[in-house]
Amino acid sequence: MTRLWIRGGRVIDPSQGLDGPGDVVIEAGRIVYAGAPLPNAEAAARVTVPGGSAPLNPSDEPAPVAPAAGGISTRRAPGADGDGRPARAAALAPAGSTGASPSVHVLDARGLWVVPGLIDPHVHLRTPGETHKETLATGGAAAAAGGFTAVACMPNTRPPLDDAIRVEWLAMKAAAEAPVRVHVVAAATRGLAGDEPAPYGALKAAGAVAVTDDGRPIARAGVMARVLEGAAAAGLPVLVHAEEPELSAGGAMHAGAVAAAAGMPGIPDTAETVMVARDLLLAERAGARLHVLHASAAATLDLVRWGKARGIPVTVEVTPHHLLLCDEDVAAAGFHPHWKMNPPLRSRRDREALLEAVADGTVDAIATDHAPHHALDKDAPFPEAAFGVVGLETALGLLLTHLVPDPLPPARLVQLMSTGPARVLGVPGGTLRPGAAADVTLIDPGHRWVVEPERFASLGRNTPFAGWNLRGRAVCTLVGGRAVFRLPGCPVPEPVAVGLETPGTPATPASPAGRPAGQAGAAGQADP
Ligand SMILES: NC(=O)N[C@@H](CC(=O)O)C(=O)O
Ligand SMILES: [Zn+2]
Repeated sequence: MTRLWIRGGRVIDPSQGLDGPGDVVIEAGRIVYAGAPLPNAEAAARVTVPGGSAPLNPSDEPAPVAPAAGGISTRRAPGADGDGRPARAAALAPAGSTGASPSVHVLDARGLWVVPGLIDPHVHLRTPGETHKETLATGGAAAAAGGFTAVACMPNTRPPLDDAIRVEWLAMKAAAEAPVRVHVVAAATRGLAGDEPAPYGALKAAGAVAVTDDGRPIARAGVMARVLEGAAAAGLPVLVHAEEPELSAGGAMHAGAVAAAAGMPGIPDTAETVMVARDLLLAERAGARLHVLHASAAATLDLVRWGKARGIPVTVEVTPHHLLLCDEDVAAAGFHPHWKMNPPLRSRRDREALLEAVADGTVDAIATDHAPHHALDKDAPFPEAAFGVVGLETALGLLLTHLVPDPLPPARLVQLMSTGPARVLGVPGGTLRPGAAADVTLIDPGHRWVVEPERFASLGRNTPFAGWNLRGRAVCTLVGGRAVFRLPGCPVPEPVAVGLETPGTPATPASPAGRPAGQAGAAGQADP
């Protein structure tokens, strides 16, 4: 039995109201302890899960890890690769020692935040059908590098994920190829055509966690009513891409003063808000769980507030780009297609309203809407270029730099990027509670770096944030206790085995500089 003792960090877990100096202990892929600092290795070895350790649920087992890419540190425990099977990332705490006496490996987290793994409820992994834009391995690696331990992927693939076989296939393929957990969101209507509800019972049985036609609106109210009723009966949330297609037709950016001055075709905020109003009322009648994707307009947040006050089970997400940019930035960038996405960057006033809603608790989750495109799809005049920007590798750094601590205290950010998304999707995670899978992100809030798209793990380079100077970044991402990302050159030390001392004697923690040479290989060699 080997335990990993993450020692001396700032433990922030909104699910338990934790925020302060503390330690986290992991064993066999699960959290054993998260709380006040432990005095020594003996304590870390002995601390137990209240009520006994829950048996490991196979569905909670970490996905196998793809080969190292773009700085992902893929490691093997000593002896773990002796059987000739393909390499998997070994647990940070090597599984080698199987003897009865416990061993404790220490990871020095001084100066770092230790938080439940980040969860992105809205990404496009382009699989199947557009793997020149992203694959499960590259999108998963981008997620891990951004501090995400789980993502929810959208069904606007080719073909779309509108039947059980495709959902099951993608879930299995993602478990084999992506280094993070991938929750599959299925289509709300057959072929994403907006006419015929998809078979929700079968989709849920195949593993879908929600349904959506994201990328396209469900234009007809009668169809939307049936979608909400069917999804409610199956116990699946409906994620809505709110866009009234006649109002948005032909538009390329927010219909406001900037678009008018430039002669750009506009997408009015009402294209979003009238559909949010419609869907709130339809969801109330159907008793369905409604989640509003990528909210961009001020009135959308007012409508969601109204819905929540009325008791409608509605949640809402916003993206980092809508929080940090507005239509004036599109003009300042010379109408570069990297500033084009759907819904569009709206007015300064809308942006301020989103920030207010994030700070006051109206917003439930932050989602990147990671939408990778090939350069060719963006290599066009603004009105013709594809909609979408990537976000997995920049979200955390952007928000830490620009929104923390004001208006977002660190715990609120973690709530919005981890605990909140888990609740929105109804999936495990977002917590460091003992017994939960050990999905943990270590964040260096002071790490300074520059956004360099050419170094992304994602195949997508379409970001408006290239060249931005940021402060704060994920330095290590653990999925089920296994390191799936470690920032190259970051000061997170290798976990080091410490001897268990006699009670009362302080154990010697690992330190970046003072790691005993003989234990440098404790976590195995990096894969070639
Ligand atoms: N957001 C976008 O601009 N594009 C998304 C679709 C979507 O999320 O609506 C895409 O799939 O490219
Ligand atoms: Zn969308």
